Amino acid sequence: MSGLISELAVVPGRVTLSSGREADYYVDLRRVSLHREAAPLIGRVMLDLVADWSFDAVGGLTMGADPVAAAMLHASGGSLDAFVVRKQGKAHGLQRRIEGPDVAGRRVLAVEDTSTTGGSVLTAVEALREAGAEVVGVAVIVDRGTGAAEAVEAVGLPYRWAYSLTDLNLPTQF
Ligand SMILES: O=P(O)(O)OC[C@H]1O[C@H](OP(=O)(O)OP(=O)(O)O)[C@H](O)[C@@H]1O
Ligand SMILES: O=C(O)c1cc(=O)[nH]c(=O)[nH]1
Repeated sequence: MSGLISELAVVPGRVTLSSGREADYYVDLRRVSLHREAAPLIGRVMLDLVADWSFDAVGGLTMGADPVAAAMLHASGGSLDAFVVRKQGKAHGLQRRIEGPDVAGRRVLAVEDTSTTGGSVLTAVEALREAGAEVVGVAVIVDRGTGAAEAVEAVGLPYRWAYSLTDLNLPTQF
């Protein structure tokens, strides 16, 4: 799996990140999470990562989290639902911020493809809590080691990642 991430997702070059920070490379995990061979592996790796946590639905802030959640749903053999947290609520239709089976009163896992500051996944956590879900923790495929762990732990949640930058032989930054 780490080989596939290095091969498919690491894009060298100066880039502005979601938080406005700058970095010398991007880890475009959508190229992995939407890949025919890699996506099923992601489902299994992420389920293994949180095998000791109890939850029955998984998802996060659209769109990086969406294929991760779908991969886990498919790998779970029928034990997990998935959901999508919109970046903004929708003004028409049913006006739902969180799409999918209702999460109110359920134990849920918040996921992300890559975390830098943790801001995106924490937006999802906040929306989930507002919707009445109990978030049991946060899990990401790649953690950039730049504050997400501390930010997630500061809201009282455990945080796990499948791969660090060191696991991918990438230089750590800022
Ligand atoms: O930890 P953070 O500082 O929040 O950064 C990580 C976020 O940035 C990327 O998404 P992006 O904001 O580019 O949006 P997208 O998922 O809609 O492509 C990535 O998929 C994470 O969601
Ligand atoms: O912080 C980000 O925006 C970010 C970093 C990264 O390596 N990959 C990604 O998809 N987003």
